[in-house]
Amino acid sequence: MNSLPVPNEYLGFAAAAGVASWLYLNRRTVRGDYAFLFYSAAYFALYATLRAFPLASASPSIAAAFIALTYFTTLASVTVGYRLSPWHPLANYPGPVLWRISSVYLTYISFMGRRHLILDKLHAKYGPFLRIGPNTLSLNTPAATSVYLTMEKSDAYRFPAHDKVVGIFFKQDSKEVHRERKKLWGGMFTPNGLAQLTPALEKRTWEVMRCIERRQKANGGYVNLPEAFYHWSHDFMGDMVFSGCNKIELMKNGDAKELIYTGKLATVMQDSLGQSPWLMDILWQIPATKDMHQLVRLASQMTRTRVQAKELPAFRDLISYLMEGGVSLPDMERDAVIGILGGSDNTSIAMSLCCYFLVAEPHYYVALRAELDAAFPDPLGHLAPATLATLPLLNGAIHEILRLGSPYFLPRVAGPGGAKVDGHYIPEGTIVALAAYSQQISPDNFYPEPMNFRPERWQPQGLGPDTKTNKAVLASFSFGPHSCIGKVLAWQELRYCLSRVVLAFDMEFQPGFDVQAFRDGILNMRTTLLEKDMFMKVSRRAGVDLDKVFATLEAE
Ligand code: HEM
Repeated sequence: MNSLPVPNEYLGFAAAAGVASWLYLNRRTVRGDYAFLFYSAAYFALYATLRAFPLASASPSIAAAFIALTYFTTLASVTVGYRLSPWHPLANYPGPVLWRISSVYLTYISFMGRRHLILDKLHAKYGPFLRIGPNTLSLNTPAATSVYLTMEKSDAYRFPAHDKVVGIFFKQDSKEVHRERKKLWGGMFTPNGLAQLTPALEKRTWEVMRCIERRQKANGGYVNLPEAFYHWSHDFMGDMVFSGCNKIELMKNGDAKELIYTGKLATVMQDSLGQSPWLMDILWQIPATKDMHQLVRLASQMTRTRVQAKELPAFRDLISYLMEGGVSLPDMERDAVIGILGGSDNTSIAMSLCCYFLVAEPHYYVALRAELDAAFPDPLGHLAPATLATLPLLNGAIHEILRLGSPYFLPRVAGPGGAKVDGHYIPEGTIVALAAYSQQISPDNFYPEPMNFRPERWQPQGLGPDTKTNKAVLASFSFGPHSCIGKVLAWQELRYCLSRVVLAFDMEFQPGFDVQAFRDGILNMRTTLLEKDMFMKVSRRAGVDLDKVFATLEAE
């Protein structure tokens, strides 16, 4: 006798449909928003049918709920069973059970900002090849850097609108499209292109020094340094993209439109929900996430103004390279967002972390200033990029910041025929990522004191005879066809800005600043989020007359 409110044959049919759906969906990519609409429509159709042809044993709503529950329970059970079964292609790779069942767990961990620390612990427990999703591996071995040379980006990089607009950073349907776009961007990073950007970088750097002093004065003697550097890098990237049409003036006007927040939010969403792209598809449609579009709207406006401008730009900006390449307006708008966001976030955080580590271990600050003084006797004089590039402590400090401050998780997908890493077969369609943080703090690669800021390790004599500095695993700018195109500019910005600041200012933390708590509060979701502020007191170094420089700026 059936004690359920719905006849067995209905439930049997629902269970069979669940199994059939699994057969169809397994290893297929479906758009989450479409699936959501499909299932909603199917549910209402079922309900309507049950209203038209009611069952004697249950109301239409109870019967529809039972049938849907049976369908979804079957689909979920078969999916979980398969993912944990020895027949799954990744069955031989170890990893915690929850992570293997659903990508939602990795999404959740990513969203919490300490994914790199958690993965590091899991690698210590399970070994270098770790299954962290139904179809995802984290690889903690130097050989895994090779996946970036051969594999394409995973679906985590699809722009959630699923439109035909091409943006350099996002996953494209063809490699050719990406290559062409990158070639256009490349013009900006040739020696001539970079030389054209240098005056704007220098101007923005003087401005950030003035901004730091002003904000400090207005704020009772202390300034939140990371905020000033966020504003510096956004203003400069606005120049780089739009030249004279740039309206981003965060150092001057503050950030009332919350460009930093919304830009970071968009990156966090992409980094965490990207691990479950179907979920991203659904959430992208929810009005609450429209906050993330703030920067997109502003960049679109400025792109249009810039494209329509009658006068030639003061220097060759990104839009001029894209216009010359015949790029469409929607594509330019998307690239503009990538330029501002991609070019400002990492650079500004690297600047903040440079100051943090140098002030936390002030003997490095003193040594760096001595190195700079020897190279540039006038602390306010011209800083030749070629000379900056040769200074060992300056470059060692930046290398250390990149090593300790870029724990990125950059997923790629194994192409046809799969791949081999360290003799391990990675089946086609598997998502893989280098455990960049683990590699960058591993004593096998960086020794001694791998967790500490030690710029000397990048110099030829290192930290003594046992020094290990495995430069090949530093993944801060990634590798291969999708590696950072702005690497040379980023280095130039960091060398220049750090040198200016150290040559002109003495710095100290606000009393009570907890050095360790600040470090413990550094989160990463591709963008870095700081749980704690970093208020500093900045004083002009004796004999440094910045007023003259600032007066010139004012006059311009
Ligand atoms: C310290 C500073 C920087 C760091 C650590 C950094 C890091 C990275 C990384 C890791 C990637 C690869 C992302 C991935 O595969 O998911 C990337 C891509 C990219 N970066 Fe940077 N970046 C920095 C500065 C810049 C600057 C100044 C620009 C200037 C415009 C820039 C523009 C880009 C672009 C356009 C891409 C996409 C390249 C492509 O898809 O082929 N980055 N960056």
